[in-house]
Amino acid sequence: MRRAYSVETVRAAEAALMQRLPEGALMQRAAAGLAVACGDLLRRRGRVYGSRVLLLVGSGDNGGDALYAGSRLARRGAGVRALLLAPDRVHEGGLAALLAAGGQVADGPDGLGALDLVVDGITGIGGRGGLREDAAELVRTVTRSRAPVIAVDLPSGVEADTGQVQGEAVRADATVTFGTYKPGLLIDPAAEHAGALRLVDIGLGPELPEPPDLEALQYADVAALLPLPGAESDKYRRGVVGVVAGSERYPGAAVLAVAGALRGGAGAVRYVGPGADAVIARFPEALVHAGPPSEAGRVQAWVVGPGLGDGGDARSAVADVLAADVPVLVDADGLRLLDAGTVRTRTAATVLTPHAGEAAALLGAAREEVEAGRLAAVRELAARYRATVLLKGSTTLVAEARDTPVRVNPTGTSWLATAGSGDVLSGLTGSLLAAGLPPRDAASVGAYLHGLAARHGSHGAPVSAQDVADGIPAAWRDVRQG
Ligand SMILES: NC(=O)C1=CN([C@@H]2O[C@H](COP(=O)(O)OP(=O)(O)OC[C@H]3O[C@@H](n4cnc5c(N)ncnc54)[C@H](O)[C@@H]3O)[C@@H](O)[C@H]2O)[C@@H](O)CC1
Ligand SMILES: [K+]
Repeated sequence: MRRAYSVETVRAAEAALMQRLPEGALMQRAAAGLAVACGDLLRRRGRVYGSRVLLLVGSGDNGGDALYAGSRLARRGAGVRALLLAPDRVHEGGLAALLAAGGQVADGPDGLGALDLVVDGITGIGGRGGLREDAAELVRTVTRSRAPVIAVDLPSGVEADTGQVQGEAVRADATVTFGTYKPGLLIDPAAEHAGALRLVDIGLGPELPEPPDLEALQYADVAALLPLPGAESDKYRRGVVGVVAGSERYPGAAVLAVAGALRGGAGAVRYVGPGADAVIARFPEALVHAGPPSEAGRVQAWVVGPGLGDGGDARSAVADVLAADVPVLVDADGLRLLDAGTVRTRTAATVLTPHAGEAAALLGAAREEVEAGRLAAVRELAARYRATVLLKGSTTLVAEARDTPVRVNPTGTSWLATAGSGDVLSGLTGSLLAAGLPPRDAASVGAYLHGLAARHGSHGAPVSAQDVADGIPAAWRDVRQG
């Protein structure tokens, strides 16, 4: 599990740790880890000795880290120059160490094309708002040069706590972060700027509280959560997932939601709605029912909403399903038809799976507002609806009404932004609910497998929603084999 903490918590933990250490010790630990990462990158491109390194040095401790790491590289024979954004407010100890090791102060960002490495030490967790113009201009120049970049702690210009990016921000090949991940390293658009992540242990662990603010599942976490059938399992014990989806206007949604549900680990899929013929034609193993959901027979979790339209039948189907005392996942059209009061007072779990536009409608906010603050939006939705909320996006977020860590999905790919892919995710996640996973686990494992499945179906090319559904078994195998 990758665990992330807000800046406030990181600062408090650092302060507690620093009290027990000699002055400057933490920065030395950080710089040592950073220098190792820089050395690794330089060796992959050639060697450290004789390499050309430019440090971008801001006026805070992030710049200090860069300077001390630069001094270590200079002692190994690298040609290290430091570009000081505010020469009168530079970390003095760091600069002295660099100069003593043979490093130099650079006059400007010239010769960028010939560099082996740029170390971004402009701002770290102390960065506020969009980068100032001088820093932004420098970042634009560096980005244009295509020189390899390692960001110190965070790519400068991204917001550590939210993952937002206002204006210009460093695009790093790798980010070396200290003590713990920060939310912005895991949430897009900032995460996209961070490149490969490397966590340097500076001894902060024991000072960090439980639980973290944010967490990202990794292979092993997902493997441990997958519902696997035991010897005594039968289809009912493995769970029956009911799918209420599709309409005359959108018949395909029924097929895609069922396709996802069949691969999610439930023992059986029961389809309810007007698309039964199309479902059976494609999936003879599905059970179908024509009447209202409440009369469909045994179901351990419901999925309602994909392609449902907004007719009277759709509205009553949503109400019918929400009245059942089993977990319910509501997606797409279902989100427009649900009664908020009913959702809030349910005792069984409710999972809502909006994209940004649907989330905005549920919150009565503008779509841009949700997009500009995805973490806040998903938390607010979960609290308001007393539900588990999965907010779709390139880094999908899952929040609960209880104050548990928000989960961020690391497997997403832009190819998933394709018609019908959400229907597959709904079916898959509903199936995991029926198989007995708690709602937060079902939603985050569903998103994880869905992202991996898209990669399997895609191999770098565009995917259709059907390809995603067909890629789910390979995603399971991947996870189980580590
Ligand atoms: N606190 C600690 O115990 C440790 C901190 N470390 C490093 O220290 C960093 C935090 O240091 P600081 O608190 O000094 O803060 P930073 O160095 O991250 O940034 C603050 C500096 O950046 C400037 N700045 C702020 N916003 C800006 C903007 N929008 N555009 C341009 N410049 C801006 C400010 O004038 C300030 O001087 C961490 O990210 C990490 O790299 C590490 O050395 C490990 C130990
Ligand atoms: K930085």
